[in-house]
Amino acid sequence: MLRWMTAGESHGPALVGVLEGMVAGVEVTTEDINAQLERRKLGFGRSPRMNFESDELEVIGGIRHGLTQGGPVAVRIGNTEWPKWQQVMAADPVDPEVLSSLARNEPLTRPRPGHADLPGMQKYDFDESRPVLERASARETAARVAVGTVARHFLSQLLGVELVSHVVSLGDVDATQDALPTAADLPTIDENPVRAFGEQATERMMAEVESAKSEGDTLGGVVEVVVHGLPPGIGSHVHWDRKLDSRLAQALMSIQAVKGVEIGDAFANARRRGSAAHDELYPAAGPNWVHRASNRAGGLEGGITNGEPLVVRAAKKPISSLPRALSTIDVRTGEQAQAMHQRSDITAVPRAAVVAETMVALVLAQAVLEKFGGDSLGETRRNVRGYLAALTERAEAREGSP
Ligand SMILES: Cc1cc2nc3c(=O)[nH]c(=O)nc-3n(C[C@H](O)[C@H](O)[C@H](O)COP(=O)(O)O)c2cc1C
Ligand SMILES: C=C(O[C@@H]1CC(C(=O)O)=C[C@@H](OP(=O)(O)O)[C@H]1O)C(=O)O
Repeated sequence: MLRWMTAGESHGPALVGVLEGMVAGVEVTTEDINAQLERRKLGFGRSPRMNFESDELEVIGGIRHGLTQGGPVAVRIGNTEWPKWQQVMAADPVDPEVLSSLARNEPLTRPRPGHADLPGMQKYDFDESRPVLERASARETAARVAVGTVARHFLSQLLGVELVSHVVSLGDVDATQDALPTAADLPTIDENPVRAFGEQATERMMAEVESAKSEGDTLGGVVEVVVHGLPPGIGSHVHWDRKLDSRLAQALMSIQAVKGVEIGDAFANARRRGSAAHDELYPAAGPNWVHRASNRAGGLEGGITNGEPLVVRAAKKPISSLPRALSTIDVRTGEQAQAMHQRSDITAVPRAAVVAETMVALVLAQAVLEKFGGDSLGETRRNVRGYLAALTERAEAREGSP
């Protein structure tokens, strides 16, 4: 089974990511991984930290000559800010000059409502939140994106899968969307800093970020991931933890601040009648046998891909570190206080879209490997071909098939 893990703290020397169970022969280079890391850092409303920190990527194992080797892929992402943070992270007394330059000159005893600070301190018996926020921080998603790049390349090289994401709403601004995006019509982060469709929506979203910023506030939003090119039959209906929709929901909910997941038109469907909620089937040629006039199910029925594009959305709550600090208590005194705030993103929604793509890619790669197996890309490819040929044969053998 394809597995992945990360380790490391937000202000520590480095993050580490490991991907175990990937087949040999997937083409992926350090440049490919760096390109995805760069995408994760861009986007309107990002933290000042994104401007001066760079991700120093080192592939430690599992890839040679630009190809996976079948063993665990391990990456290290060095934190270029580490020399500055070394003293803060050490137990030793901190040079006051360093501390003031980092604006962290007191113990973190005023937990932020909505962050992991207080429950983490209670659970792990800490008297300040430094050790909690270090690991709760979404900096960790850099390691996921790095190893997830291998999963994306695997899916693309095996099946021609195309995986894209965009922002469908930011704060209360919605982006219009006429059709499911493909990579060709999706705005890149350079072209469009919020990665939403439509110039108007983009401008309104950016204005909303500026407005939140000027009021010391933060914003959440909804991102959508669309996957084209998946064959029918990935995932399974037979057990709760094999259903692809349940696995995608867990993976997306594991992203910091994501609090809701939607597959296809889930929430709109809940308000529709059955006759307007499902995707009726019509005969068609090809390995899918069928044509669906709509894709309200988002490409999944019974926890199994049905050959339509996979459509999943993730709702991200607003950042909980607000310049306009919220009420909290100081855990030293038990008295009411203002929650700590040093610096933070105003919104991380455009960046979360890249992380959402990554989590979808990892779960899909895992489920694809369960279905097709193999130890090399060539072997997995042969297994895919056999399966698709069998689907077509079955369709062609049917009486009156188109
Ligand atoms: C890409 C990204 C960037 C984030 N940046 C911040 C930030 O700058 N400040 C903050 O308080 N939370 C930020 N968060 C959210 C926190 O990490 C998250 O709220 C916290 O770990 C608590 O977890 P929970 O919200 O899932 O309960 C970010 C999340 C993501 C996905
Ligand atoms: C560093 C990243 O995101 C960080 C995620 C984060 C949080 O609380 O999740 C808080 C901020 O860090 P800091 O408190 O040091 O300013 C973000 O910058 C990153 O994504 O690479």
